[in-house]
Amino acid sequence: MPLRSLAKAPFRLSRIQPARMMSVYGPSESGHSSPASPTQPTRPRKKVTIEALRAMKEEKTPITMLTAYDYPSALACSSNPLVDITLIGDSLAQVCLGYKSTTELSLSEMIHHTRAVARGTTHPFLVADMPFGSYQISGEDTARNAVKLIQEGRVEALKLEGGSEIRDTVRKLTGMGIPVMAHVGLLPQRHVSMSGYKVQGKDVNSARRIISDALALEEAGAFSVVLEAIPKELAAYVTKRLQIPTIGIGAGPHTDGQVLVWDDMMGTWAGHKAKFVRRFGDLKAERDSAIQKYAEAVKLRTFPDHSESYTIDKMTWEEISRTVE
Ligand SMILES: Nc1nc(=O)c2c([nH]1)NC[C@@H]1CN(c3ccc(C(=O)N[C@@H](CCC(=O)O)C(=O)O)cc3)CN21
Ligand SMILES: CC(C)C(=O)C(=O)O
Ligand SMILES: [Mg+2]
Repeated sequence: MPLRSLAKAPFRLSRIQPARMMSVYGPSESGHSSPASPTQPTRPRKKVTIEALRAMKEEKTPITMLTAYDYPSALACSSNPLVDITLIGDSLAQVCLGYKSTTELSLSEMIHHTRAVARGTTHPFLVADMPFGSYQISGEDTARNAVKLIQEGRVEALKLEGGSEIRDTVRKLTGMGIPVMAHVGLLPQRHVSMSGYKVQGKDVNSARRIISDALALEEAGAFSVVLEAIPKELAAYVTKRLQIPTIGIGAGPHTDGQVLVWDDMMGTWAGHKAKFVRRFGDLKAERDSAIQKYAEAVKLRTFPDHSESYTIDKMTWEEISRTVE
């Protein structure tokens, strides 16, 4: 499809950002198909690759990343061609498993969930967090755990929290052919040593540290970097300095992409709502009202009704009743 006719197509999104959205559906590296409408895909999208993500940065097409923790949420991410990356975040610990911190999540728990997400994933690039403790002990242990996540967990890439202190770890994994997504700024796995979940990079030293960390991780071979909870000016600068795509969460609008936690985005998470969270849905209200209606219907015996029940013909039932008497 020539670009000119795409420009004329009545895309709703194209009115918001013509130059950017046009390239999304163009015959580009990013591999998007050409649906009749961005919200009503007609063709499944091509598998997203690292090369496609790099091209999206180049073309200034925002990268959409969303977390998933199980088969249905993975299917939902995959059913939308505008979702580029599915992340099995270790936020799994809090939003799915009820732990207080991501540090409580084990590697085997993570693998149990990544397998389910992998079964539901089609076009999105599939990334998993390496759980706390699975990449700190030694190079050998890290390599073994990484291979396990790839082979058993069936993910394509791994995300690791940390700055230049983990550059050798990142180099080791990328040297093995395992793609690594870095994660700098607020590091939830270190919330205790950082005295809480606090915005990072607000003073000169902290901002400089984040810039040098991001550069070191790019140098070590990371294919992308998550910037969490940092001032938007700093995120814009890091995005400009790096050749690899930046994905922001609480890092303002100038990163190459955005990520949110599934439950925060859906409005199902009743816990703390960080400043950077936008609830795009109110599924908690919807879900709670469905539970209320179901429970009421059971108590009032209005559920199940005739159409929801199985019947047997009268003659047969009389015969059965006679034989059991
Ligand atoms: N539901 C959920 N959403 C997340 O984004 C998320 C998780 N869970 N669990 C793992 C980590 C933890 N994260 C968090 C948790 C809390 C804040 C938070 O309370 N931030 C404060 C900033 C306070 C300040 O420094 O001024 C905020 O109010 O935004 C941020 C990120 C991000 N990840
Ligand atoms: C919020 C994203 C970046 C994450 O690391 C997670 O969900 O665990
Ligand atoms: Mg995480």
